[in-house]
Amino acid sequence: MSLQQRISALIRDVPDYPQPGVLFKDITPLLHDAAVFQAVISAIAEQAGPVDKVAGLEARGFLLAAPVALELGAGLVPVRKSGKLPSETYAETYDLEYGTATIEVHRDAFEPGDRVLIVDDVLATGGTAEAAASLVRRAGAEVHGLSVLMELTFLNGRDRFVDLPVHSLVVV
Ligand SMILES: O=P(O)(O)OC[C@H]1O[C@H](OP(=O)(O)OP(=O)(O)O)[C@H](O)[C@@H]1O
Ligand SMILES: Nc1ncnc2[nH]cnc12
Repeated sequence: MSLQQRISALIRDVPDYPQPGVLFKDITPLLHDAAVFQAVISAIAEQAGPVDKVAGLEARGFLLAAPVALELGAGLVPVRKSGKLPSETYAETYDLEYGTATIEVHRDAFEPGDRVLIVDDVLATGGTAEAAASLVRRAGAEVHGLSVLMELTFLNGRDRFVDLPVHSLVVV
């Protein structure tokens, strides 16, 4: 079985969560499987170019971004939901498949010109990743790529990133 098939078999569809009409892609079964979890981290790290920092998007993105950062020998920058970071931040508000949200990054999270890989679990509308890319740039760093475990192609999130390499391990 290919890695893509093993990943797809471990993503659970939950209808009408968190609201009616949304088919939620639950990655927890994949996280329970040590071999597939490790293979996912290695595959994301292999696709990345040389980067200085990995930006992980709260909350599910943290689960992938931290091990990817360690595998790449890069630093980890948590991009958090509003009100969770203690020091001075930049903030961006965006629309989600199921509502709106605000994310923040510490103003001093990056060195000038740091090359940054953004990592998340799901690319849906792309609103979250686009907001994160804006935060990285406002904080003085360069976005070198976006890597996700899974891309929901029917929501066309990839279209927001014309000049940026976007990698996904599985597409739905
Ligand atoms: O491409 P988009 O339409 O922006 O959607 C993708 C985002 O939605 C989910 O996060 P969510 O805000 O549900 O947060 P969570 O990780 O804390 O569950 C997912 O983890 C991505 O970050
Ligand atoms: N359908 C979905 N399943 C899981 N995470 C998501 N983030 C945005 N849309 C999602």
